[in-house]
Amino acid sequence: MNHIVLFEPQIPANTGNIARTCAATNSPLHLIEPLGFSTDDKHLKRAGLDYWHDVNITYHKNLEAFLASIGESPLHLVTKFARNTYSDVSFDNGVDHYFIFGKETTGLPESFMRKNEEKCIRIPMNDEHVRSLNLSNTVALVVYEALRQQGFPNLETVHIYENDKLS
Ligand SMILES: C[S@@+](CC[C@H](N)C(=O)[O-])C[C@H]1O[C@@H](n2cnc3c(N)ncnc32)[C@H](O)[C@@H]1O
Repeated sequence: MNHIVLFEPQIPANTGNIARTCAATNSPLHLIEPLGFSTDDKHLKRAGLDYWHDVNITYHKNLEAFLASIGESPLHLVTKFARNTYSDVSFDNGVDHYFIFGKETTGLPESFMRKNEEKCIRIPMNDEHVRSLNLSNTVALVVYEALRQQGFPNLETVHIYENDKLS
């Protein structure tokens, strides 16, 4: 199982996109507080967070509480400040992998990344013009790489387009 963990997300539309990816890939979503938006029904609807109720969401009071909850499960820090490329790391099947992503303005805390340098993975990009990729895009890239390596478990429904109809 691939768990998506957002550290203090700020922009509801990003978290909405990510919730949709989580719903489509059967990935539990973890939100580390404080959040930059309200998750009551009225606000979710206004922000277009349509898939919220189809996702298994866990809230954590802070980073320490989240870390205490996962024990020795594999943790991957997704950040551009990393030596390892995400697609070079093995995300083996049958294990709970936790992928933690940083907040939109400031990313992951520096001290946390320094302490876990060997667990940091990056997505290659040209940073001459762009400081970083969009948060929701990075979640999609990483979770689909993990799923590719794992053989897309429980996601292999094939739809064929025939006579103007999907079957
Ligand atoms: C908008 S970025 C944060 C920008 C922040 N100034 C920084 O450089 O970390 C939000 C999150 O997206 C992810 N991200 C963005 N670009 C990335 C890249 N090239 N490789 C890995 N993660 C990336 C990271 O999890 C990051 O914390």
